[in-house]
Amino acid sequence: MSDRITSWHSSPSKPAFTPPPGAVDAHCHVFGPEADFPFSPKAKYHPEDAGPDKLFALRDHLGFSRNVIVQASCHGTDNAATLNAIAKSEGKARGVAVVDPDISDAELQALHDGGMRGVRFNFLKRLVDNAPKDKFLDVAGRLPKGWHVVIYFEADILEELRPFLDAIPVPVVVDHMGRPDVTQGPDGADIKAFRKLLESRDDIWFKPTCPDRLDPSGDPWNQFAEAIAPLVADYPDRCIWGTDWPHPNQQDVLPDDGHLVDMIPRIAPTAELQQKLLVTNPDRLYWAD
Ligand SMILES: O=C(O)/C=C(\CC(=O)C(=O)O)C(=O)O
Repeated sequence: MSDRITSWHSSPSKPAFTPPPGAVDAHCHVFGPEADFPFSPKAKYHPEDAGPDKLFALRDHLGFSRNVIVQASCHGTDNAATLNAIAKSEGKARGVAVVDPDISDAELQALHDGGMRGVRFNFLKRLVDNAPKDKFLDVAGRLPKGWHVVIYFEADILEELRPFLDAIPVPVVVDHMGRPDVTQGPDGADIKAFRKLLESRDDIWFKPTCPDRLDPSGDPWNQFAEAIAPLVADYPDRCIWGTDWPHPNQQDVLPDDGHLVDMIPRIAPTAELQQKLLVTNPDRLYWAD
């Protein structure tokens, strides 16, 4: 029997919400295909193939126009699978890379030419063995023009990360808002701490994403909607949204991507907010050139 895991819904519903023209799914991944793009020997999970064809079919099914493909930890620092998906997208995808901190400037430029516009620093211990802050800062100071840093951490290390975050010399995008405990509500300690971070710099962005990871009450994720809508309302120019497909490590409860899309009008209730979240904001980060 295969030890490979399937973490995505086999037949996601059609969402009731229609994304605006040009909408970007700005947080998704590809896995393999393994035969062409082997997983890292250090990978903490071994997924079934979820390649570009599946991703683009989902994009069309959900009514999106474009993708930002974030290199997943199972591919380590070899970005070939993500670059392959971007190359196959006919200009409809850009990416976020994960790099070895010793990467040369020429290699960074090659990633830029392949459609990457950011680099991801992952601080989740269950996903990566080490996260060397000094080396990350060195890379952050050498990024191609217009790039940003995407950072993934859990709420309990936010305070400890503050000096590091403060020192990043380019815009910062926080994955899944640093995983706050949404059951505490919009004024809970985790969201308050995250707001303090947002107030510290006007170039820190966030993804109001992953109700399936953050709300233990499950679909339709009412606690997530209640806790997160005020954040989008207060920082409408600094958020981008994504499905998180193929939902790495979510194999226990496969989220229905159509239902995830239907979270959008609950956290961004006006057409103006939806346009910013799905089109204007990701355009500024990923399609500025
Ligand atoms: O996909 C996400 O954003 C979240 C992940 C997986 C991940 O980040 C990765 O494998 O790189 C998680 O919490 O397991």
